[in-house]
Amino acid sequence: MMEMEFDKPKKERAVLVGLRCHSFGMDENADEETLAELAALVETAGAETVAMTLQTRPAPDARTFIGEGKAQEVKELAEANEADLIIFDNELSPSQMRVLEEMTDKTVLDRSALILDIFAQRARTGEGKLQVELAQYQYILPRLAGLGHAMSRLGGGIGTRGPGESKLESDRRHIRRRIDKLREDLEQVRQVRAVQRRQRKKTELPLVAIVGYTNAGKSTLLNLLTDAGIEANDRLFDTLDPTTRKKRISDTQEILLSDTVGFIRKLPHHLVSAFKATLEELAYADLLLHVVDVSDPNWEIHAATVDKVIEQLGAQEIPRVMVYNKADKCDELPAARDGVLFSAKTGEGTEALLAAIEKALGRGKHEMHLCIPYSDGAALDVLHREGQVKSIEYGEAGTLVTVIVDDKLCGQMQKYRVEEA
Ligand SMILES: Nc1nc2c(ncn2[C@@H]2O[C@H](COP(=O)(O)OP(=O)(O)OP(=O)(O)O)[C@@H](O)[C@H]2O)c(=O)[nH]1
Ligand SMILES: [Mg+2]
Repeated sequence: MMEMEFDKPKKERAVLVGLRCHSFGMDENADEETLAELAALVETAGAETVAMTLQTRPAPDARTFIGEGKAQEVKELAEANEADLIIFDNELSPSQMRVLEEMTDKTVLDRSALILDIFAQRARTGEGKLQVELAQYQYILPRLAGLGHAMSRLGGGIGTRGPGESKLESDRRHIRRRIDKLREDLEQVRQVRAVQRRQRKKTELPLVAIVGYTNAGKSTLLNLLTDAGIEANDRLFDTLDPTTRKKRISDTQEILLSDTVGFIRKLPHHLVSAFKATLEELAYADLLLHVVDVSDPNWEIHAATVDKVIEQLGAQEIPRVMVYNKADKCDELPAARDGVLFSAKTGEGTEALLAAIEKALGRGKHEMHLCIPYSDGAALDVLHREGQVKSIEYGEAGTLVTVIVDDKLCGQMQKYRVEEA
């Protein structure tokens, strides 16, 4: 750590700007809370927030987004705070971004660009890197096109239009080719996953996917249950590369438990599509554990965001267990709801969680004592095949078996049930 201090680059300083409009939908609007979340993203990206400002307008200004006067104010705010960056909580059009850069003489980013940057820093595996690169190009491409329009509107002044245009054209062609290649590579990744899924089906271990808003405690939960040794940090989007571990949840049931990338409000849609191969896993899960951080005052909004992404991924039919995490941090717990109160930090609620998983998987196991008449040898075969025979004795009336069975077999064997010897 010590030698690192040496050439540690100075933290970039950012001014955050949000626009609140009545005409905006929930995913477009900015308010104090989304700005606070943006500040957390800035910190995650390794920069520092030095000032924030929220503008309210009936509608965004087409040219400057926040209005000429406000843009001037932001410029002064950035100068007074020696900021390097101005980051908007809302998505800007390519031309607005350019106008604002010219007016303020600072680098202007929007939330999507910031999230992409964080993903780029975090991606570890080859696949994660491919996904991020694809998302970045998809973000850049329309912005290049915007620039192209602006240039062609210059009216073909000598030295501006010709070379500029052809340079842009070749950039664009280059990017399109790269996008195609990345898509192809990711398609291969998807196919490998499909094979893995089929193999998993053969082993018949149910797949339980942990989903939730970023920083909800998903990785901590997986670590607690499986000693997976995944880094859990108080940073947003800490996990980009999902980890899957085997876990025994009862005497007779094992599951595969999988961590996933966290969700966030206003997740750039390029990211959702680029991370499809990863997120797709959700759609094949047998059960979703939806982890929420109940100590966060906005947890209900966050949970709704997660529900929406689950729907986008076509996973809404999959059974879900709600895990109300960080219960240790709350003085007041949410009113009784369907789900498990939990703390991945203290382990409180673990037993209830495992029981809830087992129940939701609908593969509840039962220990039964049976007396199988010698005339029904077939029943004994079924028990050996589908149940877990613990002990066997040959009695007068038939074979005495102690066996662990699932719901279905339990129903079938009721007629042979006896009291424990
Ligand atoms: N007090 C308390 N802190 C918790 C609990 N669970 C997780 N945390 C903390 O919350 C922070 C985020 O936890 P993670 O497990 O990294 O969250 P995550 O959902 O995996 O986050 P991303 O991977 O970034 O989406 C860490 O600092 C954890 O130590 C809990 O039950 N109680
Ligand atoms: Mg994580």
